[in-house]
Amino acid sequence: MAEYTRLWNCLALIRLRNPPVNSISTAVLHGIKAGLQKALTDHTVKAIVICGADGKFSAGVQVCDSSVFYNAQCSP
Ligand SMILES: CCCCCCC/C=C/C(=O)SCCNC(=O)CCNC(=O)[C@H](O)C(C)(C)COP(=O)(O)OP(=O)(O)OC[C@H]1O[C@@H](n2cnc3c(N)ncnc32)[C@H](O)[C@@H]1OP(=O)(O)O
Repeated sequence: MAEYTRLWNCLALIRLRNPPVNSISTAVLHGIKAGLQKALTDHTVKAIVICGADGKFSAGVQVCDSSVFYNAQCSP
């Protein structure tokens, strides 16, 4: 999952949440894409911050989820 929040001062936040290490699964990838689309359609947003939940950024791609590679390559 990735949660979108509109912050103050023209900032948008996308927080990766996939315990225990916020790895990037297909669902997280879709959440990032949805968050980016929201931010890009809000013309008051000037910067996008991407962080991880619970004090961790991300362990990178989720091992054993090979569909992440397919989705990353095939999604416009
Ligand atoms: C966005 C488009 C993507 C396109 C692909 C682009 C190419 C991308 C490549 C990459 O992302 S390469 C990087 C892949 N990631 C890694 O190699 C990280 C491997 N993990 C670690 O080095 C360590 O686990 C850690 C993140 C430094 C954390 O270490 P720590 O000692 O704190 O905890 P651990 O006991 O090692 O792990 C806890 C728990 O988390 C699971 N886990 C760790 N990494 C992943 C992961 N990448 N995917 C899924 N799960 C992961 C680990 O198995 C442990 O689980 P349990 O054993 O507790 O069930």
